[in-house]
Amino acid sequence: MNQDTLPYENALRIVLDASTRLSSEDCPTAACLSRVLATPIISTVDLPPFDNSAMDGFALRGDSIVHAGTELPIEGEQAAGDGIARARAGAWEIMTGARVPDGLDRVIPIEQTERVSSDSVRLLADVTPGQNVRVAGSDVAHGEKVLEAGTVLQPQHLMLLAALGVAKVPVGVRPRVAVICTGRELVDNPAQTLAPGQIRNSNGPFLAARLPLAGAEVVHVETVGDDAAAFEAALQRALNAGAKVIVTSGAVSMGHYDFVPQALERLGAQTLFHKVAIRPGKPLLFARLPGDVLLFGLPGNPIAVAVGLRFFVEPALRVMLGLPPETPYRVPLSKPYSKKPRLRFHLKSHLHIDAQGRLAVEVLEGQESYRIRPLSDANAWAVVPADVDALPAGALVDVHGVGHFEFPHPDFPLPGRAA
Ligand SMILES: Nc1nc2c(c(=O)[nH]1)N[C@H]1C(S)=C(S)[C@@H](COP(=O)(O)OP(=O)(O)OC[C@H]3O[C@@H](n4cnc5c(N)ncnc54)[C@H](O)[C@@H]3O)O[C@H]1N2
Ligand code: MOO
Repeated sequence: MNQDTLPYENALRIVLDASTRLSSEDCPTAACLSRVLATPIISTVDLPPFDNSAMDGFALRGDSIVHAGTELPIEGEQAAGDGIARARAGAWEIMTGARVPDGLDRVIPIEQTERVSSDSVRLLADVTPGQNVRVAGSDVAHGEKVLEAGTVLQPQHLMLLAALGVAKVPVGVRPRVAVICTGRELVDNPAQTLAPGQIRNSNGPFLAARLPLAGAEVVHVETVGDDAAAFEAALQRALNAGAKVIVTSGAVSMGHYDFVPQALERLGAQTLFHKVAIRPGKPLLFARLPGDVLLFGLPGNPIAVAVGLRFFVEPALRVMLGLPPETPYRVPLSKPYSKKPRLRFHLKSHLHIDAQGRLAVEVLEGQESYRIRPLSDANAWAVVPADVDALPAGALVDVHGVGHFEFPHPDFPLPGRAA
């Protein structure tokens, strides 16, 4: 290995150490989908808020079992939304979700009753205490912790917060990120005919789409030619837009037009590393600009961009969002796999259920870093460490989701339960 090519683990350490957790802000609950909860949520109410019926039927009371054949006078009717009612000794006709009248403690479904007259009912089954009553606080008790800090808020969490009447929640501020693609061969406008030697910019749309899914706010996107002055001006526009992280694509390798390292030097940036022992993405560069802005110089090949984003930028975003490092799944390979030693490989892969119903991962054909078609077939990244060269079918490998918030994504144990 080249002296100045860092092992992935060392490079990642440098990235994590340079990243700092951002502050939190209040977000209206209805608008907090996919945001990261900054503090735990403790319920200040009971859920359900009152004892209510699980069935359409009759509410009644008794010291123990009330037996089939019992006849009771009907005292009133209680529908969902009705307020406090006080029962005497009889039965109340009740609807699902209605507050159980005070003094009653059980509900018999309508189909287990027989109307004897307009104001009395006969039970056709025994009714036990508490039967078909949804007790106040049985779902969530007042004072109970319902969500952990670090929860990535999903619709089911919004359902819970809405039911609890939580109007706003503290969430981590989203890291502000700018994207700058470099290359005079790039064409952004899909309506423009390509001249010989030109290609369409696919890294820009990929980064602009993936970063918000990773918890970032994209504040600036720009494409520049192979021109150091234009690149420096673009960096300035990114900084003016408030970027705290800048992701660039291209111009970090050995070619005549690979000007990013020199441009950064001129801007007074501190290059923290350049070149990592990985494939793809080896010429990756990481620098800190004045003002503590982090710059990830991703090599231009599209899969090097995808790997740089997934395995360097996303871990930094996790620190900024207050999330712990990810734990990959360990999944058996469906076929043997061999690679060059000394480089850590990040492989476009397909996680699936095999014929025996077990989880398995297949390394896809077409791993070259210019090949984007297999990335669109992939639903996971498999990672094979630097010191490994050949793995038989069935060997366990680390598997990561396509994004850090996506399957197989890390999750927290439920409050009060072990991991
Ligand atoms: N002599 C050497 N040449 C190369 C080396 C090396 O070590 N020695 N490393 C190779 C590796 S690995 C990579 S990755 C690339 C990285 O090069 P750059 O970061 O300088 O990127 P470019 O040369 O600008 O572009 C590489 C490739 O990707 C295409 N590209 C660039 N931007 C986009 C975009 N926005 N959308 C789609 N495609 C893009 C570009 O046209 C090139 O084909 O260097 C190798 N060379
Ligand atoms: O890292 Mo460059 O990764 O292939 O193609």
